[in-house]
Amino acid sequence: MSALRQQTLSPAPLIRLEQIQVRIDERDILKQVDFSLHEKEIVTLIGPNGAGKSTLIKVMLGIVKPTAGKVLADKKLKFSYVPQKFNPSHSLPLRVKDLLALEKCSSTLKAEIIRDTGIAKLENSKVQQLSGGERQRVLLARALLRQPDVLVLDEPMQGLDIQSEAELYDYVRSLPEKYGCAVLMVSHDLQWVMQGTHRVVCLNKHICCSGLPESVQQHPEYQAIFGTNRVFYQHHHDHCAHGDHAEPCQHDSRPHIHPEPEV
Ligand SMILES: Nc1ncnc2c1ncn2[C@@H]1O[C@H](COP(=O)(O)OP(=O)(O)OP(=O)(O)O)[C@@H](O)[C@H]1O
Repeated sequence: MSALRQQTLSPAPLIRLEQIQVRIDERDILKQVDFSLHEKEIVTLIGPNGAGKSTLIKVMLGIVKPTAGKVLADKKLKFSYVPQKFNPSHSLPLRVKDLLALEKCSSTLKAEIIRDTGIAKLENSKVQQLSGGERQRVLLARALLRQPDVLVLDEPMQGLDIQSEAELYDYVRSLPEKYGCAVLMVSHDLQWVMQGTHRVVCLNKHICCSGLPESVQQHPEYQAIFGTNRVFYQHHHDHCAHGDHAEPCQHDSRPHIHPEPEV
């Protein structure tokens, strides 16, 4: 059993959602949803398009007010949120370093996060001109500079190439131990779920099933949505790529993301 599975949960959850209902225009978006997240836990929220995953996250963050139900959390709980869409206005020129400067933290921590997310060479770039993958790295770095108790990532792998995606998965997996945060991720990538997650929650307006990844994939509601033949991801990452070839990574054994190769 992997170290991820052996994690023992702290007794009281950091946040608890009870019997959440969201109804918009006479339509149930979420109904009777109970959800909790514990310290240093990595939970992945899966479900088909329109299942209410982003809405559930927004309820947790206080962005959407539920029609019924309760959100129970310490008022001092600090969240960082990397949304699915981030389209800053072109009329507001903003460099990456300006965006990062909005979060106050020690210069040592800042340097570490900038190095580990591989964005050092982007600091003078305009946020509006970043590629999809670069933008995701910058947004993750910014989220971590806030030093959150709960890091919420809504489909964070969009725009990343395969190598960067694997590196980002390794990095996200290391975050609870490294920075003490819990991670809630929305993902359509069933491959990530097996290796990266302590717990999976399958949502389709209501919670269809939740638990360890291998038990969730046996659940009839899960199989009705995703089928029975989906093979989960088995990633064994012991190399890193600089440019177009993979080499053993000897310069730093800690999980980190490499910058895009210089053109
Ligand atoms: N403000 C809103 N007004 C009306 N309908 C909304 C609103 N927000 C969300 N919805 C609807 O609620 C449903 C759930 O949306 P949500 O974005 O939470 O789903 P999701 O599971 O994150 O989907 P996806 O995987 O496609 O990102 C969708 O049908 C969406 O159109």
